[in-house]
Amino acid sequence: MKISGSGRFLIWLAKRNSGLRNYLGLEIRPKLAKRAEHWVNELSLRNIHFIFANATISFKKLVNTYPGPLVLVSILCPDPHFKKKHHKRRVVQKPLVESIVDCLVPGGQVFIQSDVLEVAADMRNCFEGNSGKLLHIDRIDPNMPCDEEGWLLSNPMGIRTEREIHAEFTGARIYRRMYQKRG
Ligand SMILES: C[S@@+](CC[C@H](N)C(=O)[O-])C[C@H]1O[C@@H](n2cnc3c(N)ncnc32)[C@H](O)[C@@H]1O
Repeated sequence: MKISGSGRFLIWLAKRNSGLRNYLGLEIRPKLAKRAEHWVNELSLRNIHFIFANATISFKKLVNTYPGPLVLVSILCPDPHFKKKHHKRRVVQKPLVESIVDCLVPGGQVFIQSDVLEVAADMRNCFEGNSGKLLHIDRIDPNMPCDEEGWLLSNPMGIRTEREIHAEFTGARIYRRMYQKRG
């Protein structure tokens, strides 16, 4: 499940894991959700859907009615809402984090990233403040190390989002972290 934007990342993931996993993209802008669903139909993908939803409000309800276990949640380059008075509009808030941690199966993973360090750190603090139920995976494998702050130095999924591509073209760094729910 992913807070989706254009849908690029999730469509590639669904193509790669066709027949293995199902994917659900949540997008608050109806036109983006509709466009992504259009691409899904054009590509005849059967294991992915995009829906128009406010993840902050509807995440738990949607997961509870979704067939199958929740094994991965990704929140990638969410809107930064830079002004302090607008931080409450950021998608990663304590209630959403609690819902994600509750709904994930043991061993299930959370992948977060942002090209804005302050936003990435804010997400990190929300996920790491969650009563120790999540384990920070600071090394996916020997070829995928972290920096001294625990940010992954490369993309563990090997598929980039639209925002990520744009940010990297401008020379920006991406701050990434993976978590796993303890068994
Ligand atoms: C900056 S874009 C990044 C999109 C994509 N993840 C990427 O990296 O290219 C953030 C997206 O999250 C959507 N969004 C913001 N708040 C949301 C919410 N509460 N629920 C669902 N989608 C949301 C926005 O409409 C936008 O499409």
